[in-house]
Amino acid sequence: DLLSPTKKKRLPPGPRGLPILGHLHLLGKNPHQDLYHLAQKHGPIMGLRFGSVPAVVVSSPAGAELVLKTHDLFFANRPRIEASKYIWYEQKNLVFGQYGPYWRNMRKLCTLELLSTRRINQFGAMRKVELELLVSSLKRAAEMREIVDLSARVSGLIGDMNCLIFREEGMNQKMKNLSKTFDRFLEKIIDDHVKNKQEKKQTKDFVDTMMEIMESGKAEFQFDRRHVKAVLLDLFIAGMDTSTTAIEWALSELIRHPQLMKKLQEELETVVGMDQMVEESHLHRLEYLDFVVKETLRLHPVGPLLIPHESMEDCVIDSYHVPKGSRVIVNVWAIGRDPNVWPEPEVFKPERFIGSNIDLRGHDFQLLPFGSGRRSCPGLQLALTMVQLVIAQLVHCFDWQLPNGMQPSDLDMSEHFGLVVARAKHIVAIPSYRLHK
Ligand code: HEM
Repeated sequence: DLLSPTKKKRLPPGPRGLPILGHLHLLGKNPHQDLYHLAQKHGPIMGLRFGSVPAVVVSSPAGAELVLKTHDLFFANRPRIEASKYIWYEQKNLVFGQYGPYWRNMRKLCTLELLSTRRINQFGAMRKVELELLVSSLKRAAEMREIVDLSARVSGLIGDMNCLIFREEGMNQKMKNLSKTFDRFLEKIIDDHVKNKQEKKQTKDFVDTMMEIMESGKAEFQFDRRHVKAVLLDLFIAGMDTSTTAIEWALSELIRHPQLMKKLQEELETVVGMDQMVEESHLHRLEYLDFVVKETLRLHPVGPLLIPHESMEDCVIDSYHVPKGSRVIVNVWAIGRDPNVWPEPEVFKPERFIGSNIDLRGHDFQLLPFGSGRRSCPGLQLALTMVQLVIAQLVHCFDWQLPNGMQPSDLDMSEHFGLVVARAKHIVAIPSYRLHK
């Protein structure tokens, strides 16, 4: 028994660390890539130290299964984050919430009340209107042969779709930066909802639902404005850059591979036809689109290291001792490139999913863009709906040509590591309209 006090506990292997820094100095601008290279040398379950905090980095499907399924309960905590005390209302939120009854209740509430299929469908009509606006604007650009900043257009679109969910027009990017501004802004949203309560609205938005639960006492746990704000902030931030980034990566891969773009357009021609735009009801019949999204998230997982987990107990994984309070990092970027699971891992090939039942919902540990288990992404369904719909629409309605005689293979695919791993450079391209009307 490796945990018995008589025997020395065997920690996961890793590189030699420095006295105070531990291994922090080994991580540069792209930590997911640095950790991938380190794991190639030290193995798929690797021990590191970030300052004084022990960390374990998992880089194989089998390792991910141990952490996110077999011992899920031990690893379901999040590290305490100093800054979040101020920004995230003392971690009263979901994303960085400490594992326990409060987080469990809040997550259940979000899953059932805010992110359920019924709710997602309720907002279908609003997504449609927003997409129609974008398509008309791109159609005008196409007539003028204008060069379009596709990245900015997609980000604007997802922002607008999210704003509609919160029913707030005045939201802009800058607000994300300042917690004070954000607080005032969230207070204002709540005030507006309280003021407008009398109004009979057709669709209740997220805030209405949260306020209703708050007032009804249905939540069975302490629930006041701070909790409403923490969760709104979460869903807003979690839903914004993630979906935008996934769409951007998919479009870049399609532009870089014109023959795959053509294949997707052919599928859309068959299923949707050239006389109309894509509807959400078409999505389940678009099989190649599904492959394209999976392949995109295999090579470009938006959160390549998931969100850090923390071990709540001493634990043994694969015969290594992982002490309580360790930071646990699952490198899904590395797992998506594991040549033992994915032949020719660097090649973008949606066809690899033909006849395969590998899915991205957290049951198959070789493909984990949304994580798996207790802490996995509760917004998966909403995210996939938006991502599939926007990609399908932009590819169905337009051909995309790179400007200034640039060849598809010249498209820069560098990554920028931040809250999400996005493209370092915006995609700019010239649209031409394809539909018959
Ligand atoms: C393509 C889009 C998206 C991707 C790839 C994505 C991916 C992820 C990942 C990898 C995690 C962390 C899993 C872990 O730590 O084990 C996560 C957590 C989370 N996501 Fe998403 N997400 C996306 C969109 C969304 C959307 C649209 C929402 C909601 C509006 C959302 C809400 C959340 C929340 C609340 C958490 C924290 C869950 C918890 O800690 O219990 N995500 N997501």
